[in-house]
Amino acid sequence: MSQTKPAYKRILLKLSGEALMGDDQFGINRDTIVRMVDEIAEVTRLGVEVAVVIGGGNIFRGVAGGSVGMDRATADYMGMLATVMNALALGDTMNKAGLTARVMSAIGIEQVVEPYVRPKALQYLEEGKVVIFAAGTGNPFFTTDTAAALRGAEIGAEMVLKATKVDGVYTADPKKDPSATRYSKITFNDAMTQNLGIMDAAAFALCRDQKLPIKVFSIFKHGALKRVVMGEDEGTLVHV
Ligand SMILES: Nc1ncnc2c1ncn2[C@@H]1O[C@H](COP(=O)(O)OP(=O)(O)O)[C@@H](O)[C@H]1O
Ligand SMILES: O=c1ccn([C@@H]2O[C@H](COP(=O)(O)OP(=O)(O)O)[C@@H](O)[C@H]2O)c(=O)[nH]1
Repeated sequence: MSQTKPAYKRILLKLSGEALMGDDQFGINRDTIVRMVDEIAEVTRLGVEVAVVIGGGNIFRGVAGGSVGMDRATADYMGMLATVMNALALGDTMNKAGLTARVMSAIGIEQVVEPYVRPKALQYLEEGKVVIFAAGTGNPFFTTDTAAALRGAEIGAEMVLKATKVDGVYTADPKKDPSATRYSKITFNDAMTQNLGIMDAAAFALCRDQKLPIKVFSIFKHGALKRVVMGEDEGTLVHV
């Protein structure tokens, strides 16, 4: 019998930037963002405190800029600014859907969004507001997955939920190897030694050291977020 109470009090949800594109080639697909917000609203109604780290790959990816000759750190700052745009769009959609969202940025951009201040973020969460962390870690050469691990640890989240384009961690990249099979759970050390490309090593290492489990699941599967929050069998658990 499935339980009726959520399994977690506070979660850190990492939303892929690329998934915001929906079926479009780039940018933010309206129906996709509205649907994601509906699913987040559903779990907040269960009393779960939700913090979000949003990616930026739908708008800009630092490695892409770097690969065409742009200075990598400059390209990464552009990537961080892309996450700010996504965070503003997500926050606006949440506010229109009746949630109260607060966007906090890791890089100073005060006229646009408030800066990340940890005690303030904790206060918002306790008040039932959804906090959206923008600009990743604020540092080049990192990813928003690492930002999710970092903020998740900082706010005392019980789990990092990585909502992405695939429905879990596979033995190999399922987009390249159709014979790859999905793990229902895997340890951090196994994921790292097998170089599974679903998340970068910095994010895995931080979560491992902080004993912060990660759930990888599909952003496209309706109801998957709620199922994860309810502790049901969904996606892949990465654990110590
Ligand atoms: N072992 C693996 N299991 C699952 N996905 C993998 C694996 N290796 C690579 N991937 C790829 O990782 C992608 C998700 O990671 P990433 O591009 O960082 O997503 P996001 O846009 O959510 O940050 C998937 O689309 C998948 O193709
Ligand atoms: O702490 C961070 C987070 C992000 N980025 C840059 O922002 C881009 C977008 O983030 P990411 O690729 O993680 O987004 P997603 O894969 O979720 O769309 C990255 O490629 C980096 O260039 C960065 O430099 N530092």
